[in-house]
Amino acid sequence: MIRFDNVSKRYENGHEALRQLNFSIAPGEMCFLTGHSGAGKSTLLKLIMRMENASQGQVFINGQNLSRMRAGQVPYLRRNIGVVFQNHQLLFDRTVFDNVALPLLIEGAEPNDIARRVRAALDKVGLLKKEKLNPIMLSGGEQQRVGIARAVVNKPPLLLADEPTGNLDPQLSAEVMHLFEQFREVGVTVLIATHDLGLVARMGHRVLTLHHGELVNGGDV
Ligand SMILES: Nc1ncnc2c1ncn2[C@@H]1O[C@H](COP(=O)(O)OP(=O)(O)OP(=O)(O)O)[C@@H](O)[C@H]1O
Repeated sequence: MIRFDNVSKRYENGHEALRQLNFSIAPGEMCFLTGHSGAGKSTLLKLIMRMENASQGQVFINGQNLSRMRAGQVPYLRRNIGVVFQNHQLLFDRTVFDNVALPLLIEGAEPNDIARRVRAALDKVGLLKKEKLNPIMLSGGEQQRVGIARAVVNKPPLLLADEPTGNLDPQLSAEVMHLFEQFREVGVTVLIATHDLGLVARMGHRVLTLHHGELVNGGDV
């Protein structure tokens, strides 16, 4: 599903954020991405979404070489990738339902289809009864679950998360991780960037570790 072939990323200011990464993540695999602050985790996720381009090497997503992808194809790539952020980036002037519906509206889905799929996603994260509320009325853990429902509402085969449990207490973090596990069980590929090494150790999945832009664990040997 994801393959990095000798990928380096140098930003315009000359900073080399990633150095010669080689790894692959199989379809349906769940992996963690760890490393100190500034190690390059967010940069790696940005390359997968083609928010940044590799300076060297090739990134393949679902067999597609991102460096050969035309700009017009990028929105189609992103439809296949659900993204969960630490600060969940919800819109506080809309209901929970409308927040989750957003990717489907952008896709131009039919209203009946939207209602059905939004409710299915909210059901999965246990928030069906809160669809009419404004997210500001929800707890931090519930807001994060709304963010997850929005990320999976169009059933992307790939789910990326950047510090999804950063603001949550250990119990809520475990619940959020359990949700990711459930997506993996139905075949979704999941890559989670996190500082929470305790949580990572408990989950028992493969861990990719970055250190100053180099992959020091979990990559190809
Ligand atoms: N647009 C940019 N231009 C120049 N340098 C950048 C840019 N974005 C990130 N960097 C630098 O690249 C390095 C890696 O940053 P990145 O955000 O990928 O790290 P991270 O592991 O996600 O860190 P954190 O855990 O703190 O979010 C850092 O030194 C950062 O300052």
